Amino acid sequence: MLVRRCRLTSFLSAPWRPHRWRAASTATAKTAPSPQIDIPPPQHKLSEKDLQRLTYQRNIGVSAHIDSGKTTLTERILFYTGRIRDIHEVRGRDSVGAKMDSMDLEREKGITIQSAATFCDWETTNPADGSKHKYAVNIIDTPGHVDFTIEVERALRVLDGAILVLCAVAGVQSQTTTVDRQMRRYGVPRISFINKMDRPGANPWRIVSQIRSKLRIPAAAVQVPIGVEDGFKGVVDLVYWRSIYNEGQKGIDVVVSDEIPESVLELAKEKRTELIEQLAEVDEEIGELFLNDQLPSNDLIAAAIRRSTIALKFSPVFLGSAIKNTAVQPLLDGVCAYLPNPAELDVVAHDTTLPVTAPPVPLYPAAAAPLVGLAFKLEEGRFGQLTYMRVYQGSLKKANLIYNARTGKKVKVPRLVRMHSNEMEDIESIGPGEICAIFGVECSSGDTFTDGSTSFSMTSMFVPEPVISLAIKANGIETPNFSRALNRFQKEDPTFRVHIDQESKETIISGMGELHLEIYVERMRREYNVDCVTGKPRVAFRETISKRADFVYVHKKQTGGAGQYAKVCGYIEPMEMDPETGKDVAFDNVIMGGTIPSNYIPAIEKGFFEALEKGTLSGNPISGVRFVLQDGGYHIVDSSELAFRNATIGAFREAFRAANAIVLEPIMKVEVVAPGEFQSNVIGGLNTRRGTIVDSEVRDDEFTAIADVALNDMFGYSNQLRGSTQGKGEFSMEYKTHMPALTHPQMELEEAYRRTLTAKK
Ligand SMILES: Nc1nc2c(ncn2[C@@H]2O[C@H](COP(=O)(O)OP(=O)(O)OP(=O)(O)O)[C@@H](O)[C@H]2O)c(=O)[nH]1
Repeated sequence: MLVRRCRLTSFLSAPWRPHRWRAASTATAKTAPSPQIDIPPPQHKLSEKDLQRLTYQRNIGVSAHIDSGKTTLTERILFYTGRIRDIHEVRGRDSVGAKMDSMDLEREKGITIQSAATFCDWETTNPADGSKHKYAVNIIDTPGHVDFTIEVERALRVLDGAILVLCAVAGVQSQTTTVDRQMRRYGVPRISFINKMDRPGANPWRIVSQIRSKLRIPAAAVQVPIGVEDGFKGVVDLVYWRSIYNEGQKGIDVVVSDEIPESVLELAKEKRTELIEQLAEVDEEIGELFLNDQLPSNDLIAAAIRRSTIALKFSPVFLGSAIKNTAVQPLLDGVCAYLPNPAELDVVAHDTTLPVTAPPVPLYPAAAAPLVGLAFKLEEGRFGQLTYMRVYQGSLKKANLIYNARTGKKVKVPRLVRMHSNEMEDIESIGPGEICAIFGVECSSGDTFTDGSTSFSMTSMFVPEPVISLAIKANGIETPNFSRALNRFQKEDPTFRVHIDQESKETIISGMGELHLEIYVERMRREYNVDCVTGKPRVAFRETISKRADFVYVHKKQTGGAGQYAKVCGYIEPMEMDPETGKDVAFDNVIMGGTIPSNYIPAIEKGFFEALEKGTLSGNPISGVRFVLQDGGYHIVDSSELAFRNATIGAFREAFRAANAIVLEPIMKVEVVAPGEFQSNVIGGLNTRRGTIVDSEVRDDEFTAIADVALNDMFGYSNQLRGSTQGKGEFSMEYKTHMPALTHPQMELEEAYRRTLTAKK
């Protein structure tokens, strides 16, 4: 047997090709072609030096359903790339915990709460010619639990590629489809990694077909496992037709052999043919060879995988076991070989000096171009606010002056660092295509920074609405730390909201789930020394309208002194959510001819947004409404901003009733996994909670049921599931949509709201 000991391969070293610009008006800068937009020719060509650097640069995310092994995998990646000296397990016996789970809470609970960024270098050897290349890889490990979905959202917004981790037994799970949707939203090419190949019942072929059928993306394995379950010891590389094993302590030595073990030879041949067939469907070059009955060369196969992965038409599937230190290095080679470098992505910004309808401006990752960077995450650190930034164009240097495109404010960059989980490394400057963090710069998540020579702005990310809320107060006397903590969390996490209920005067926190809020309450105790008492979690109901209603409203008050006069005319109508921004309320002013002086328009807009805060049916916030202001009237003496604001609130409330207002409730996608013998108990339990079963799957001795259930009907479900499955069932749920509440619950809510109003009087 011919054995070479080496670090593995880059199959292709990513040559930069001229762009075929794909324009997008928003955050999905890298997605579908839009032929009608005419993008101006490049103004900043990339220099040889830019190309050289970018070719060997990767920015990737690791995302998956909860507990698939993202953190365990990232720990191996850091170890093999020499970034950390030893491997520590998530909830490991050495009680150190994985590098990327740096918060105490993460280590205790064994879950990732915040995404963590790090970087490493990876040297690959091209199997075609033996040449070696060193790649710089920025990695963001994201949480799997749906309650922390914003962390995934913002990471994917700024990453160029991703590893989608799947469990070799559980396969595509509910959060896998959520992550898949997020990857599509931001046009992120992905390679799939089927982890936990050592588990009993591991079946990669079932998972590959689930990727095709459930995630609806053409996919094929680029490897075949050598040995199964406990005997899993390596993979056959189907592209370069060789076997790859891990040996030595913690799998540090990669052993490559030209010999394919007899036991998997037939399977490997079959799967290589399947890989070529799948590629023929999505890649013209392979398709043509396939039609002519010609076999593509190894290099052609590798090039086709790269092309179609970057074009979002294909996902190559890798196999391995992170915990058993098997086949992680070939995955890293796959990242370098098949995921794009920053120069291969089409990223655009808007020039804010031009009308919104103007075509977007392409950005170039040229070091000499004017700076454009996006602040995608804020964190309060020991040294003040830490802002994570992706530099898309130009360079960012310490002590530089940068401009916030939203506020127009100029700030100096006092300190520039590269993050390695919770540690940081000071740097003097950072080039385009890189991820870094800056200290002491006041901004909000999603702000664009420039060097002041352009007015470019990048669109921000999708922020889902909270589904659950609870009242919170300090246990004992409230110290300033109470609001300090809430302010900080709110600033860092756009899915965490805080408001004061005007009637009860209680502080209400809202978020994506019970765990989400629980973690913040716990962090208040640990990080701010504020012990809190919380009320019962409440579902975040909403109100909306179901038809258009016109309004003509006059607000008139004459009580001695100056009076109040304002007239507003227009209509409100139902509005669908914009899938890119998540916005579903809008204020449109279409007044012609100055029937209302323009200085009163902001007060009208303010009145509309104020009216949205509390619906008249149940006191919940209103969504899904467009307010169109068509006409109105004013009085030279008696009109004021206050009068117009009050007129708008009055007009809106009147129109709201006429527009068939209804209450909406959050519907969750619930996934239950339990041993097969409990199937009928589980289905029965979901039925009693008015759940609609949308999918179910039975495999070996386990089954999965997926159901849509109103969140309001899910309280206490974990106890019920435990009871009905002898503690062997598990469930996860994520927000799916808001739907009109059934008549009975709606009447109950309205009645309860009426009672609170009467009690107040
Ligand atoms: N059998 C087996 N277990 C694994 C493997 N990789 C990870 N695990 C285990 O799976 C559990 C979850 O691993 P994590 O790395 O925390 O998973 P995660 O996806 O980062 O979890 P969240 O961030 O909380 O979603 C841990 O108990 C790991 O030890 C693997 O390859 N095989």
